[in-house]
Amino acid sequence: MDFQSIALPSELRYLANAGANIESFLIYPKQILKKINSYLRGVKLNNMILTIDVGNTRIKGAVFENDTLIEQFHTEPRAMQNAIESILLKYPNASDLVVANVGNFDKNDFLAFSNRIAIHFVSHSDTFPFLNAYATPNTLGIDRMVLAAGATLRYPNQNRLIIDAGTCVTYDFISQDDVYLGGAISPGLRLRYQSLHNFTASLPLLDSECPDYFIGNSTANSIHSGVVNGLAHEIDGFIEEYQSRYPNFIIILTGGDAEFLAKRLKNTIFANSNFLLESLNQTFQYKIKND
Ligand SMILES: Nc1ncnc2c1ncn2[C@@H]1O[C@H](COP(=O)(O)OP(=O)(O)O)[C@@H](O)[C@H]1O
Ligand SMILES: CC(C)(COP(=O)(O)O)[C@@H](O)C(=O)NCCC(=O)O
Ligand SMILES: [K+]
Repeated sequence: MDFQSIALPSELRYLANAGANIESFLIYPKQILKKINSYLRGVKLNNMILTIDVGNTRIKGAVFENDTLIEQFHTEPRAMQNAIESILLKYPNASDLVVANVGNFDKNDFLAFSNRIAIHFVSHSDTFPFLNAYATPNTLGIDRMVLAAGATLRYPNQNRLIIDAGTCVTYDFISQDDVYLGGAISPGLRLRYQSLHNFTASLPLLDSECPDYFIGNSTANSIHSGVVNGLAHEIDGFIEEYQSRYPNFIIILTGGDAEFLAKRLKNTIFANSNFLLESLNQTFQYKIKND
């Protein structure tokens, strides 16, 4: 049998063009099977992908049809299984569930769905599109790796800074030659409010509020100014510091507090709260094409 005589998907046609025949199967069986396997997995990707980001505060999820986000949700940890259950009922064709977990979740809570959908936990040993220069790569947060992968794939050939304002604020820098350099971790907005309350005798726990003043003239206003203006100054200062080292880079601002903070920053930065979920989808597609 000759490859020329059967209908080949375009991805495999190069084998036929290269004159591949049954002998090549015998000589290069592993390479060819790997190619077929990756093609079939690529076909499967046309189905729906469910992505889940387990942060330290909230669980966020989204359904993608190829590159298009068609539905998103968030849930408290204790309601997670119900949320997945209803998404699977709504999208029974979803083929893969991709999880990035930096929270306290047990894998078994996801594996309970493994008879309905293929489950993938993003891990340090996955294939990522950047070179990791972090001195402790095995302790680098999976969420930061996924953000870095998404930024590398979406914004090629440029320096990128990702600021994720979640439970913690993380700063991640990937150079234009696709080397992940690291960044910084600081307390997030809510964590700052909570710390002031938890570690003092008399400061109240306040809900976040955007101050239109700098000088706080009451306890509450002093806290709002310290937390919100303080975090905005931190972010502005970090951006300036990166600017003094790298002339050009793009900034991606994401996380639960991204929109709240964007209007307080000196630079005009558009918040994309879905960047981690979008990056999870892209990272998964990248992994299955490159494994
Ligand atoms: N319903 C909510 N519950 C908790 N935090 C919320 C909520 N809505 C917005 N936030 C803000 O989102 C931040 C957490 O962001 P998120 O990206 O979800 O964190 P993580 O990824 O670490 O779980 C908190 O600092 C808080 O100010
Ligand atoms: C820094 C983080 C706690 C941020 O978590 P998040 O705010 O997204 O819930 C997480 O990325 C993490 O656990 N990192 C491990 C340490 C490191 O990245 O070096
Ligand atoms: K974060």
